[in-house]
Amino acid sequence: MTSGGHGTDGVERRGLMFVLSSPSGAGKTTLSRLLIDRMSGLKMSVSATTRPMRPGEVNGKDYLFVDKPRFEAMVKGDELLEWATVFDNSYGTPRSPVEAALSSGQDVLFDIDWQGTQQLREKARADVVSVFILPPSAADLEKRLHSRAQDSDEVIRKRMSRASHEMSHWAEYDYIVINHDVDEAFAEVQSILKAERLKRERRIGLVGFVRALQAQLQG
Ligand SMILES: Nc1ncnc2c1ncn2[C@@H]1O[C@H](COP(=O)(O)OP(=O)(O)OP(=O)(O)O)[C@@H](O)[C@H]1O
Ligand SMILES: Nc1nc2c(ncn2[C@@H]2O[C@H](COP(=O)(O)O)[C@@H](O)[C@H]2O)c(=O)[nH]1
Repeated sequence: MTSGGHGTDGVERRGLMFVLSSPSGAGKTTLSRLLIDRMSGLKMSVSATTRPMRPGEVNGKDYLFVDKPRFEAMVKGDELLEWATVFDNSYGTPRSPVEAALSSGQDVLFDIDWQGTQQLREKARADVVSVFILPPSAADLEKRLHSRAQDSDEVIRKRMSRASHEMSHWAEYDYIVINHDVDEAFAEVQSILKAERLKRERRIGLVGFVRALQAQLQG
């Protein structure tokens, strides 16, 4: 699915799909925003959803807010790379912006649940790097959902009651980060991305680079 772009050192590299998942409220959105602000060559995948817009959310930036018939049409038209029902609403990743970003040499960041991550892995295992974010405790998770002040008590109760099930998928992920402190968790997630970008098998330009180095040494 991915084609090559250039790494910061000029060596051509396959783009990667960097996935963050967690129980609701553990900090994916917070960490995603920091990654997008501070890491170059990384584009956020904006999901489509049938969930109602929260105060402060912007259509087209936080999500593409669509109605159920439009979402169904996207599924039928194969416009989504993956999709799932989460907390009674539909969520999915529009395919074309992801493919365009990868072919222009960018990596793509996803804030999606375990069902979507499984679907991406089935499609492009070698290009998916997945990170599961855990909260330090159940009490912290609940506090964070309340402090976000964007969901009703009923919605928060539902999300808390799903948290254990969400978390049961932690072992399917490549990396686990415990989000005690935002700065520390960000530093860990950033290190994972930096290291994954350097992986030999992704750096398709290395053969040519090393050959050129050898030619210089021999000539
Ligand atoms: N390490 C942290 N310490 C304290 N508060 C945090 C920390 N990380 C995130 N938060 C806060 O917790 C709340 C939930 O975070 P966030 O919205 O990033 O979670 P999320 O995993 O994206 O949730 P959802 O799956 O529902 O979208 C926010 O108010 C955020 O500012
Ligand atoms: N499989 C997918 N899951 C997604 C997508 N976009 C978001 N999500 C996940 O849904 C829940 C709830 O999100 P919220 O914004 O309503 O709090 C959360 O776990 C997200 O990661 C998607 O495109 N596909």
